[in-house]
Amino acid sequence: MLAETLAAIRPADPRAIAEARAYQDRLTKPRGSLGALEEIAVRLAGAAGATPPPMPEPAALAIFAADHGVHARGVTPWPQEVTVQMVANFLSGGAVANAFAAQAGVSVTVVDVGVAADLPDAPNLVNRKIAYGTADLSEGPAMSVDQAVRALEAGIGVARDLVASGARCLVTGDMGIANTTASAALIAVFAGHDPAEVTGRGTGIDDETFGRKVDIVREALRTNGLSGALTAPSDALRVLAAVGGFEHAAIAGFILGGAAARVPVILDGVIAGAAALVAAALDPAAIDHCVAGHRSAEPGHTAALAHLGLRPLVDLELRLGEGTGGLLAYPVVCAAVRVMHDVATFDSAGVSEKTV
Ligand SMILES: Cc1cc2ncn([C@H]3O[C@H](COP(=O)(O)O)[C@@H](O)[C@H]3O)c2cc1C
Ligand SMILES: O=C(O)c1cccnc1
Repeated sequence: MLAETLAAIRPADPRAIAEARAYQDRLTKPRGSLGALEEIAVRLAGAAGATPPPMPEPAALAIFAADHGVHARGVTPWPQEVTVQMVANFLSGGAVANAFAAQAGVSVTVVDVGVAADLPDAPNLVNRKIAYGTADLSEGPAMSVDQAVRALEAGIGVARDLVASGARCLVTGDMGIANTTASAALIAVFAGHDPAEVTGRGTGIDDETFGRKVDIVREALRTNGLSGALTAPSDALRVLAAVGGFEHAAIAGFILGGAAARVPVILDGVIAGAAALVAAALDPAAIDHCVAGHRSAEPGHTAALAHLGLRPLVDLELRLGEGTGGLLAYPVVCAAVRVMHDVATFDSAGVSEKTV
């Protein structure tokens, strides 16, 4: 399923991009006056291979939830059971992601890919549990390569199912106490940074915990033999398995699944950024189908976006995850595309063009 998905991914269509750029310039507005929105619409035209690109409606948020063995090292002030408790909160509609999804008219699906507890059946909860949390990445691989592939395929499957039920835009979400540690490790390796540059304070940690977190990320890279440069795409799976989380793997798969279906994927924060680096290492063309919803306060996110060449739409110092930054960006993405559907051209509206 992974190989089949990778084979189906097409890079952005240069002809559609050129047509979309030319069309933007014929609309009744000064050239370039919609700033970054013009680039978003052009980007989605390239991804869809059509000008104008289809309206990205309706949208579906998938929140991938999992636990992390590295939690035992004291990298976060929160107890591990907050992951399962927040899953219950998403399902009953009480989290920030639910509020933002309701505001934006986006559906919410929660996917258990590795929560360290059993969850009762519920509508909107998809059980794709790979294991009861990862192993501690500072002691050895967080998961086996086989588990990494299964988690990737869980994400691909969720993307496929959401598209089959009508979604025309996917938004990434995550829940997993301690997952900013795994994110920092993935970003350090894939974007080639020192752990101190890309490790952040996650949910909010003091200086002592922060120092320990950086040391643990460093230890994880050393223990897993990831301090050298990456060479082959096959390294991507090994790195993912060594220092990733099940939600990172599943989000990477979700991105690949969206890209294969030519449905745009709005990325959330640092966890999505780390997962997008995995997807890019497997197939760089997958990123042509992504939009960076926002820039999180985590330093690693800025590094990941720079490496991916993505410009974030919203920058409001959010550091929550769950999909919240992606959800805030969704109406902006819709507005950017709607311009190409609704706005008149100088010709059709009889508006004079500039004279000098
Ligand atoms: C109540 C609560 C709700 C959250 N929603 C998302 N996160 C976010 O914070 C966690 C990562 O931060 P760290 O690596 O510092 O543990 C993840 O679960 C992420 O989704 C939350 C965290 C908490 C505590
Ligand atoms: O950037 C994020 O998505 C983020 C930051 C801190 C904690 N959880 C998520």
